[in-house]
Formats: sequence, C-alpha cells, structure tokens
Amino acid sequence: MSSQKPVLSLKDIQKHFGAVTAIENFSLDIHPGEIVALVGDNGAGKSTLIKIISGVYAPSSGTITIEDETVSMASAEIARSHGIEVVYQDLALADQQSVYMNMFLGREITNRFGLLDRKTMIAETQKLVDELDVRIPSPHATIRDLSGGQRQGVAIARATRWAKKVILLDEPTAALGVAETAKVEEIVESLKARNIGVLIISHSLDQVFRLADRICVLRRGQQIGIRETAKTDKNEIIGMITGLQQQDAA
Ligand SMILES: Nc1ncnc2c1ncn2[C@@H]1O[C@H](COP(=O)(O)OP(=O)(O)OP(=O)(O)O)[C@@H](O)[C@H]1O
Repeated sequence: MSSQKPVLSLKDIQKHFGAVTAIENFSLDIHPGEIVALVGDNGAGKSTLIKIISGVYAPSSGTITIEDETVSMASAEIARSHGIEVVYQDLALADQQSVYMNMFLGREITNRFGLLDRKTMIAETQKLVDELDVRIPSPHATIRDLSGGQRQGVAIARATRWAKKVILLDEPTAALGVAETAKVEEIVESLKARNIGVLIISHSLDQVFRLADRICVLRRGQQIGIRETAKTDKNEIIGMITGLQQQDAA
C-alpha cells in the first residue's frame, strides 16, 4: 500500500483556538481504497481534524496535499471541488424531500432549458443505490419515511456520488442498531473497491477493527501514533487512547 501515491496527505497540521491547541503537528497519508480510522477520547481533536480537511476550519499551520497538488481548503465548497465529501452525524438530509432530490441537493442536474432533469437524477440515484446495495423502496421515497440505517445509506451514497477522492465519516453508525450498523459497514467497505480514501471517526473499537486498514490515535490534540490494524490489538489502541498501559488479560 505504501508504494501507492496517497490521495490525501496532511503534513504538520496545527490548529489553535485562542489559547487552546486542538491539533498539534498532525501528519497522515490516506491512500486510494484505504480506510483509516481516527480514534481518541472526547475532546481529542477528531472533529476539528475532519473540519480542517473539509474546509470548515482553516489550519493554523501545515499543508494539505491532494495527489500532487497542495491545496487550500478555504471553504467547504473548495474541499468539495477537490473531491472531498463528508458525512456528519446529523446527515444534513432534507427530510421532506425525496431520496433523489437529496442525492443532488444544491447540485441539481438541469436540462438545456434550465429545468430539473428529474429523469437523469432518478436513474443515477437508482444505479448508485443498487451498486451500493442501499435498500430503499425507491428513489422517490421521502427521507422522513426511511429508517436511520436507510438514511445513513443515502447520506453515504450521496457522498459517493460526488467524492472523487476522499470520504470523511463522522460516527456513521452512532445512532444505529446492530443490523443497521452491519449494513452501513458493508457500504463503507464497498467504497474500497471504488478507490476512494476513507477517514472514519468511530468510538466503537470493534467497528474500527472490522473496517480499518490503519488506526490513527489522537490524545488531547497530539498524534500518538498510527498502527496497521493487522499488527495491533485493542489493548494497545486503548493504551494509546488513554495514555495508560494496558495489562495483558491474565
Ligand atoms: N470552535 C472551537 N472553539 C474553541 N475550542 C474548540 C472549538 N472546537 C473545538 N475546540 C476544542 O478543541 C479540542 C478538540 O475538540 P474536538 O471537538 O475536535 O474533539 P473530538 O475528538 O472530536 O471530541 P468528541 O469525540 O467529543 O466529538 C477540545 O479541547 C475542544 O474544546
């Protein structure tokens, strides 16, 4: 994997809020088709980092490189134009609207008369939900009529529609039950085949060990380390998160 060029490279990122240092010297490469988990206790800096990558906050210093280009994510629109999409916990779906309108929210396809090209949007939505196996009754279904898992599936499908390079997932299954979580994890897993880089925040170490290729640990704004999932275990990661040495289970 390391022989492949990273799709996203963060180098020496720092973020201060006044006297508070939210992120101190953070560096990470994400490769195409790789899932990296970002873990750490409350206040470790995970959300701040996602907001920096998605253009919500400007870093105080450091560089962000997409493929070979050093970019300034001065706004969420600019981050999106570089192929970065984020799925937040609150999903940002329009509850009263259909799945297909949500898929194209703010980026609707219009025909040469400037009218909404509903046919194309519906067909594209159907194709994508089929490919990702997001089980919804139809692209016409209204968001408020869907279950939490279906909504999360739609939010990820929308990110997949637009993300050329990277999808950032902030606790994608925090509000879901066991079966819905399994389904969403399947969808996230399937992003690997699309060569998209994924950065996922999760408080569930079980989930992190199921999904991630690598695990990056933050503690109070400091980057404690990055481990390959196959070469670490929960004890080590918990020790890194808390700063306490874990005892081997006797
Ligand atoms: N807009 C802000 N203004 C001032 N301080 C902030 C701001 N956003 C975050 N912080 C501080 O930065 C640090 C990191 O917060 P952040 O929300 O990124 O952590 P987190 O790891 O996402 O936590 P959680 O798991 O609770 O969401 C905290 O000390 C927080 O108080």
